[in-house]
Amino acid sequence: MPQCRSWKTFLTMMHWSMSRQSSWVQLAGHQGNFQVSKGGEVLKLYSEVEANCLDCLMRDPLRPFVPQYHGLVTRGELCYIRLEDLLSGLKRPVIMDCKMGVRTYQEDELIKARVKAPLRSDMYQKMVKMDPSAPSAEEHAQKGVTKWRYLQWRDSTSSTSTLGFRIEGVMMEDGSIQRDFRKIQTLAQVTEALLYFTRSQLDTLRAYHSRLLALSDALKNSPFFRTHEVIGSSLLFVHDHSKASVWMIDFGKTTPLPDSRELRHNVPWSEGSREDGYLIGLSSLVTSLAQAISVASWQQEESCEEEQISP
Ligand SMILES: O=P(O)(O)O[C@H]1[C@H](O)[C@@H](OP(=O)(O)O)[C@H](OP(=O)(O)O)[C@@H](OP(=O)(O)O)[C@H]1O
Ligand SMILES: Nc1ncnc2c1ncn2[C@@H]1O[C@H](COP(=O)(O)OP(=O)(O)O)[C@@H](O)[C@H]1O
Repeated sequence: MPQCRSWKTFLTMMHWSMSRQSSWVQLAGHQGNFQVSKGGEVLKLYSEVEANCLDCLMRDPLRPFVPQYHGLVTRGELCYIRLEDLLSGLKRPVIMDCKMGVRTYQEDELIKARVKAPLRSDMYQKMVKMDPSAPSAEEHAQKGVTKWRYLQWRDSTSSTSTLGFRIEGVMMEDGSIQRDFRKIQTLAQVTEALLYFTRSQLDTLRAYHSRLLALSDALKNSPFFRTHEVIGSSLLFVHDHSKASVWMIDFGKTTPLPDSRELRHNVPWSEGSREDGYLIGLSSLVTSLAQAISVASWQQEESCEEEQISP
């Protein structure tokens, strides 16, 4: 194993593509330094947790839903995970990152917060920027919050706690990136966002819907899914004018359960249960896509009728 530095500190993705000479697009996660080169792959800074997951996933029924994993590579002093570039070959791709699950913090984070977690001034600042009234008087005085407090607050002010997922960001075909979906809380708002993201194109909405149903079947048959707590992982929605697909990405906080324990993934979390609510999020997304399909069909019929009426 090549020597690797901490992925949390240096998370970096280097991206290169022969077909697209565009710059790297990273919708969510840790911003780092990127490098464009040849190959049609994404290099993500090594994490042992993530590499172990990808290793298992390449031998699991979930393999068709995960970017192909090509092992490790060293660049200078750093070690990287080699992943299939999910945007390769797409023309003016449209992308959406949905972070899955009813919580985005690991149980350890809560335990640390109770004992003596360091106060994070950066997280306090992010909190104040989004809502100056969110920190308590004590948090304002110390100008810091624990990581658990921040993550839990983000979960409760977005659709994570209630719908089991949240939209982290969207990139449209003109390359514009929007991250203002983070405060969305209701299914109706998600449906509206899906219609915007797909420009109400029925083919795209239907392709996403059937891909998610196929994913749901694969998850039922997946030994990996049964035996892992999936935290902070995303579904990456990607489409262009001709195709649409959804992929599972980011396994940096996905951990195996001890002692042959298994999770249900479709029940609310209680402390110690390690349940992640991944399937609650998937089911919300499927419902919302079905609603978006109904609205888009109705919109299409309306515009046909208008065309017939107008002289
Ligand atoms: O998205 P915002 O609100 O900016 O908050 C981020 C995300 O929750 C990151 O999770 P993810 O990697 O799942 O996107 C998390 O990284 P971790 O993976 O380290 O928990 C960051 O923690 P820090 O890296 O400690 O800042 C936290 O600051
Ligand atoms: N295999 C991939 N192909 C194309 N884009 C990717 C791929 N993996 C990640 N990305 C992009 O990078 C972003 C962050 O990825 P992620 O793995 O969640 O990073 P982090 O661990 O920092 O949260 C995603 O939202 C997506 O835009």
